[in-house]
Amino acid sequence: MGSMLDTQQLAALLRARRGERGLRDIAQEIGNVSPATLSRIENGKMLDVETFLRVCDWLDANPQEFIKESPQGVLNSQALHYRIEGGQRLEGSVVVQGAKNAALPIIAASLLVARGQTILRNVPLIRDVFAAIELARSLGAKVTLHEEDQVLVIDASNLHSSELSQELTGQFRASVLFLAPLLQRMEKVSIEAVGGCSLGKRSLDFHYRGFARLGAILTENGRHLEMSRAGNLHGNYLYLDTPSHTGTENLMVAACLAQGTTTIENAAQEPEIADVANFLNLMGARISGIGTGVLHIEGVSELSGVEYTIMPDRIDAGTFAMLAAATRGEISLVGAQLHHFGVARAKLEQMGVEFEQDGPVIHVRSHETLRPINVTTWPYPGFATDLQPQIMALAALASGTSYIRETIFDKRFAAVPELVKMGANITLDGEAAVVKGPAHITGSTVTAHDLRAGLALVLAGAVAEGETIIENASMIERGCSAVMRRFSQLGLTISEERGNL
Ligand SMILES: CC(=O)N[C@H]1[C@@H](OP(=O)(O)OP(=O)(O)OC[C@H]2O[C@@H](n3ccc(=O)[nH]c3=O)[C@H](O)[C@@H]2O)O[C@H](CO)[C@@H](O)[C@@H]1O
Ligand SMILES: C=C(OP(=O)(O)O)C(=O)O
Repeated sequence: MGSMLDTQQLAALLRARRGERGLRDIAQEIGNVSPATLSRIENGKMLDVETFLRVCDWLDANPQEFIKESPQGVLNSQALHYRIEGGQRLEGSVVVQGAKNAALPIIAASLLVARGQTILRNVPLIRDVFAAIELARSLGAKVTLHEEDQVLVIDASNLHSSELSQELTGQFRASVLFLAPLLQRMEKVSIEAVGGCSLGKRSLDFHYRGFARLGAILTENGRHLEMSRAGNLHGNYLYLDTPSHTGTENLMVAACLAQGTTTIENAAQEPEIADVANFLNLMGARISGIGTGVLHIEGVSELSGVEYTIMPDRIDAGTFAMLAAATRGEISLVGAQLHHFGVARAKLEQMGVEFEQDGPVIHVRSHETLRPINVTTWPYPGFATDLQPQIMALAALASGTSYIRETIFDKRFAAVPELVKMGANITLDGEAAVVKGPAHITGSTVTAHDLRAGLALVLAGAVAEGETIIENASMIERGCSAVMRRFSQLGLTISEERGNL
């Protein structure tokens, strides 16, 4: 991609903006990028798309500014946009997809199996899963995706590489979850930067500190990190300063084949972590305390291949529930689990949204005027940060002032300027957004800066007067499957286009 970008202009802007500050400080500020990568960019070399977009974001620059030739196809992931004609009441039923944040760790953990195959059902067809499949294949696993059946078959008997390709890890956050299985299977693993949504600082220190306490040897060489083990890993007491989602998963997976018992204190309690733990136990692991903040893992010597169905995606379900509320519609969520909603259900009910459980189907409707809301994102069972941009779009339609505080990520308000462009009245005050409604939302051309911000724009587009164009829509497809089919079957007029507008 480097040759099609004006890398000199990008390098100059980066140099000017950092002034006298060291690359290490700038890398910290940007997050998910190493000082060595920044040095390469400053020398006119370009890297993966995610890093490029992250640096542009930090520079407050539009990525299109750096494109020398026709942008068509240059930033493959940028060239997709959605067109939405707003104003319809959405109704009907939608099948909730398999959970992104359970599928990805489970795909990674399947590489622990040295003999036999793993069959995964209800695998969401999203870009992050496709990247995970490519990453597993690049390491030697045989992976077959039966798309129509949403079934993945993984045979990891013959892994041949312990190097995680930067090109692939740069595409998704959950690539970091390949560290634990590779360390166990190959005795060493190396990684550079990991990708994922750009939400501010996304540290990995709990992961690495935990691996070291299990006996891993870590060597850092610029942007390149290598972990190895001499003999078995050993169980230990691990404490997470804050309940990191992937941090808990990585250490839990590593501990399954360690010698002795590991305790993870202040473990994350998201339902996806329980899903991963149940998968591991089915393979022969011994994990207890599942669903609580203290996990005990008794190491075993081998795990075997199993067949497993990925849990439904509570963020997907929550987003469709909010879509019903926004359009005063009625949507049946097929396969959703109400107890996974956590505080999100209570908050939506406060706004005037009704839920009715009918076995494994949840009916969501809203007839009344929406009431304003106070939301603070918090680790599970608190309000999920991955639903924050969507509820902000909904709050813009409520009658009164809502307060939305983001406490998990330091930069997760990328939806705000885009929603404001569409007529929402939102002001930022530190880590809180003050949303005054009801706003008259009008169609506009907006950008999906990250996955959930993109979904908030779909929601706003559905109620907007006129046409909304969402650029950079492939961000949405990182985590949301069958967008065209699932939204249009509810009555939303939505289409996708690739290439220049
Ligand atoms: C693939 C996946 O499952 N992604 C989810 C996961 O991301 P992810 O696992 O990256 O999120 P974490 O829970 O680890 O991060 C939450 C916060 O903890 C901080 N932190 C984390 C690890 C660490 O070693 N040190 C540290 O300081 C981060 O900078 C961040 O501010 O949980 C997030 C919070 O629920 C969700 O938004 C993401 O959808
Ligand atoms: C932040 C998210 O994903 P990731 O951690 O994969 O970037 C998300 O799913 O909203």
